[in-house]
Amino acid sequence: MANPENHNKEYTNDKFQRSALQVREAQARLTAYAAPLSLEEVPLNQSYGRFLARSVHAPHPFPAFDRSSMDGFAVIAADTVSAGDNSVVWLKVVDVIPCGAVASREITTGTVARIMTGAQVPGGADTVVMLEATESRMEDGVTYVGIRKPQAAGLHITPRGLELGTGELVLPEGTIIGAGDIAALAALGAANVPVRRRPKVGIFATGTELLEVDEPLVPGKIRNSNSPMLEALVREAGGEPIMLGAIVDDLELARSKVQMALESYDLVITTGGVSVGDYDIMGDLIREQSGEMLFNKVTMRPGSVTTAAVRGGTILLALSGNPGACFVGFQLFARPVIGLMQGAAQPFLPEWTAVLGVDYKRVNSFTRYVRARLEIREGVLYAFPAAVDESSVTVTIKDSDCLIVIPPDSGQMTSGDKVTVLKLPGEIRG
Ligand SMILES: Nc1nc2c(c(=O)[nH]1)N[C@H]1C(S)=C(S)[C@@H](COP(=O)(O)OP(=O)(O)OC[C@H]3O[C@@H](n4cnc5c(N)ncnc54)[C@H](O)[C@@H]3O)O[C@H]1N2
Ligand code: MOO
Ligand SMILES: [Mg+2]
Repeated sequence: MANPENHNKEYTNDKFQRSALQVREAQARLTAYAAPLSLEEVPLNQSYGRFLARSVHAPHPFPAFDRSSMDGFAVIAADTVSAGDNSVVWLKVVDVIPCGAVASREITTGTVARIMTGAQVPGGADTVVMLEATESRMEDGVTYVGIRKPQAAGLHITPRGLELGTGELVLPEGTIIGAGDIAALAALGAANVPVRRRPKVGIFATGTELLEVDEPLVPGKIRNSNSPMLEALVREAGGEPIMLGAIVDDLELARSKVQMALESYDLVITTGGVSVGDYDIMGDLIREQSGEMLFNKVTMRPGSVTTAAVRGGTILLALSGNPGACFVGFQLFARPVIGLMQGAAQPFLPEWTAVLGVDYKRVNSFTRYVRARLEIREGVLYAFPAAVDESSVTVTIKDSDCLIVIPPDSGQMTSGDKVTVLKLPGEIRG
């Protein structure tokens, strides 16, 4: 309910005095407090999406043995030199080597072994002839294989160590583990994988206007969409979100909630109440806090009011309530912190160069991070800004796969201009 007593009060200017930091400087202030968390081992099948805490080197050559890449016969190449259409070379089959077995004997001149794809090539043989390039006959219970062409040495054999030699670097520390990494780790016997603990991230929203997602709309109120968005973003960044709900704009309440959260979690993210409104309690709270204020204004749009403080070594990141600013603030500030806590080698969003797909008229004295959609046309990467990208707009966040970086005072940008884009996680939508 609106409070009529608030109509009569004097407005002071002190809470407007904020000195704005460049994005990189603000990031640097935050990342100084984002030390990697403790190391833990997880079973390989739970390592997807985690960050490798130690570099992995091959403990043995891979493949570990000379391997046949075809079903056929392991042969001594020199035995086939006289082969031709009219002079079939007949060689005696003395062994059969299925996958997973090893030869029972050496191959000597005049003999061959039947061998399957993936089996270890027997000693003595130096080439594999495909089954289709051979013929066979039986004589006195013995199989002979006929070859009509001379064979070069080394055919259809994948040599030991082709992919990796012993001690070779396979995955550097800080790699985010994907499916291909899991295949390599499995092949090398890494049943358990050293990773950094996932940061526990306490999230709460402030705003007397906020309803739960399942509540019906009532006049003047809105559903809290930032909290579920932040929950998903934290998860996407590899953190463990702890949802602390939404509180009304009450300084006391916010103070105790912040204190509890800072004592319990590795990082605390709030949304709302960081501007200069009468009920912007997070801004007030951080100003009065005993901890160190890292910044409370950044030369960016949206998200200029993004605020951060640190207390007892724990970061409190107070994001704007405006959904677009909350999203961008997370991507630029929370994401790298969550990444660094997990030891990520590349905690920042990747920077790509794209071609602006349409004119962009909005000029600003701050760097603008415009939500946009990427599209590849005839091998060229284009970025199309969302039609509506105001900080207060929610629904076009879903249509973006990058943020176009519009430098301050860059003037009007025209279609065809080269722009830097920050690639958001996930697929390109265009
Ligand atoms: N006099 C000034 N007014 C404003 C300034 C300024 O410099 N001077 N800055 C504007 C800018 S820029 C931004 S961004 C916003 C920042 O607002 P707050 O961070 O204080 O956020 P709120 O006031 O709490 O809410 C803003 C807006 O967002 C909606 N909201 C809040 N929480 C949620 C949520 N969890 N889910 C969905 N939507 C949410 C809220 O209802 C408001 O509409 O201030 C400008 N004003
Ligand atoms: O600083 Mo606000 O986030 O531009 O809309
Ligand atoms: Mg406000």
